[in-house]
Formats: sequence, C-alpha cells, structure tokens
Amino acid sequence: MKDRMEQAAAAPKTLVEARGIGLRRAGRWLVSGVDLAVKAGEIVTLIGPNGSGKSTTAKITIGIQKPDSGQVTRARGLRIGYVPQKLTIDWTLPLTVARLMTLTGRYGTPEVTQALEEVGIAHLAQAEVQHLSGGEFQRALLARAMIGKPDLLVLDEPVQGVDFAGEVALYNLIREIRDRTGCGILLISHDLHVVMAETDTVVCLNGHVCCRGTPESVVTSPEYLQLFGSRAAETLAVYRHHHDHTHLPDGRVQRADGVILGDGHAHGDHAHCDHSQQIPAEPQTLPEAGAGVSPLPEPAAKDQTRDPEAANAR
Ligand SMILES: Nc1ncnc2c1ncn2[C@@H]1O[C@H](COP(=O)(O)OP(=O)(O)OP(=O)(O)O)[C@@H](O)[C@H]1O
Repeated sequence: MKDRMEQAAAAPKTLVEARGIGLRRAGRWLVSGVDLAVKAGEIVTLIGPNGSGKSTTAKITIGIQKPDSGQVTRARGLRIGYVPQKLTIDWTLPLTVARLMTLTGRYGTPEVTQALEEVGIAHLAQAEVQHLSGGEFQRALLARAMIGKPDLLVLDEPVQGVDFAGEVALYNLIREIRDRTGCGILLISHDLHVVMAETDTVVCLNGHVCCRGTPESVVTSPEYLQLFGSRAAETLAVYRHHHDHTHLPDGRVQRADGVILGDGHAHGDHAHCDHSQQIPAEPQTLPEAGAGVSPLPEPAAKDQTRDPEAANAR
C-alpha cells in the first residue's frame, strides 16, 4: 500500500489532457477527435502539414479556443507560458526587450533580468525588439513565456526565423529549461521530419491524429551529419511516416479501402501509419512569420505580424 502511494507521488503529474477535441468552423472540422496529454517534465511535439490544425489544437488545449467536441482537463492552478506562432504588435513603435517582457504582466527589473539571463540575452534588455536577430527574438519570447514560472510551456514553432545552427541552440535551451524547471512542454514543430530528440511523444496531425509515437533516434545519414554536424545529430531526431488514407476537402477521411469516416472520428477509426522510414534528405523550410506571448487571445486590428526574414536580415 505504502509502495503504491510512493509510486503515485513519484509519478509525473498530468498537466493537461485533451480527449476527442474538435473545432468546427464554416461547416468544416478544422480538427477532430484529437487526444493529447502532457505531463510534468514531458515534451510532446505536434507535427503536421500547414493547416493541419497544430496551432488550433494547442489553443484548445490551453483554453484560448473552446472545443466544439471533446473536453480538456487542466491541472488545478496550472500556470501556462505560451509563445504563439504570430505576434501581433505595432512594430512602428519603438519597443525594448525589457518592455516586451512586461507588456502583459507586472514584473520588476530583477525578474526581467533573471528571465533574460536564463535565455542568454540579458545584454539585450535595452535593445529594440525590431533589431533582434531571429534567434534573439525567439529567446526574448521564451523569456517572456518563462517569466511567470509556468508549469506548462506551449511553444508554437519556436525556431521560426532561425537558421539551423540557431535551431540546435534553441532546442538545447528548451531542453535545459525543461531539465531545470521540470515543466511540461507542448511544442509545435514547423518541420514534418525533424523534432527534438528529447521529445517523449510526437503527435502527427492532419485534421485528426494521424499517428503518434516516440521519435526515432538520431539519424546516421552522412548527408544529415554533414549538413548539421554531429552536435545537431545529438539534438535532433527524425520521425517520418506514411499515410494510408486521404483527406477529403470537407475534413473527412477516406481509408485506403474506400471507406469514408465521418466527423469527429478518433485515430482508432483508421488504419495505422508506418513510422519506419529513414532520414530526410533535407529538412523543410520555415513557414510564415511572427510570434508572441500570453495565454490570452492575440490582439487584433492594426497590429502587424512580424517578419522574421526582416529580423534575420538585420
Ligand atoms: N477561426 C478560424 N476560422 C476558420 N478557419 C480557421 C480558423 N482558425 C484556423 N482555421 C483554419 O484551420 C486550419 C488549421 O489551422 P492551424 O493554424 O491550426 O494549422 P497549423 O497546422 O498550425 O498550420 P501552420 O503549420 O500553417 O501554422 C487551417 O486551414 C486554417 O485556415
């Protein structure tokens, strides 16, 4: 009895659990039947093509969007740090990194300095955000998400606008944050094939959960090692699969045997995907821009989306 209680106490706490969640807009299920859970200290990575519902799933999971089906359970008092894919802000106004840190929360200079130190950009506190490189900008956003000491960190494409060396550094930083704080991380990857090696579970979305599993251990491909170096190989891993079904324009799924599955189906409704493939010749390019922080809905109207290309160019 005592052993069982000790085991239960030692087991990582489930921070958030989504069951069968779906969101329907304009007669179409953007996502449906998605199951997802993140425990303390765990890294869960969402992958999938553009428009496959990764951001939508993350937003439902943390409560920014209300699901039309399914339910989400969050741990009591859960603190969430969120870096959305797009930051909507008026970039025509000057904004220092230190000010960015306090836009949506009241934090004193020591807290701001500590958060910036933790992501390695304390020296940039008075720099203008517009002048940051892509990697520095993402670190600033990470610091902003971390300043509230979250239990769950949700990062929507945290390496966008960053070159591959920068990606490795950022993934290392994310791993360090997880190791140091024990927070759970829900990470959305812009890349279909490359995910953090430390990822515990990869969930592949395409409107629904196509497949999930642990990432394969790092690639041995000479091309890959040549491209990224052995350090990158220690950090990144490959996760590939083959779909055995087609997605119809209305969001339903047609299996290989021709059977069409209805709305809100779960993964078990269709056959499996093959995860046994090897090594991408070349990772994919980065998607559109932007980023931001806060579990609140992003501000609207005249704000502009930041262009990471522009940030990189500076
Ligand atoms: N509020 C909305 N109303 C209608 N359609 C929406 C809404 N939000 C998202 N969509 C659509 O839902 C689909 C999923 O969008 P989502 O941003 O979740 O995908 P994603 O996998 O994160 O894409 P990307 O990799 O391009 O960022 C897209 O086709 C998008 O156009």
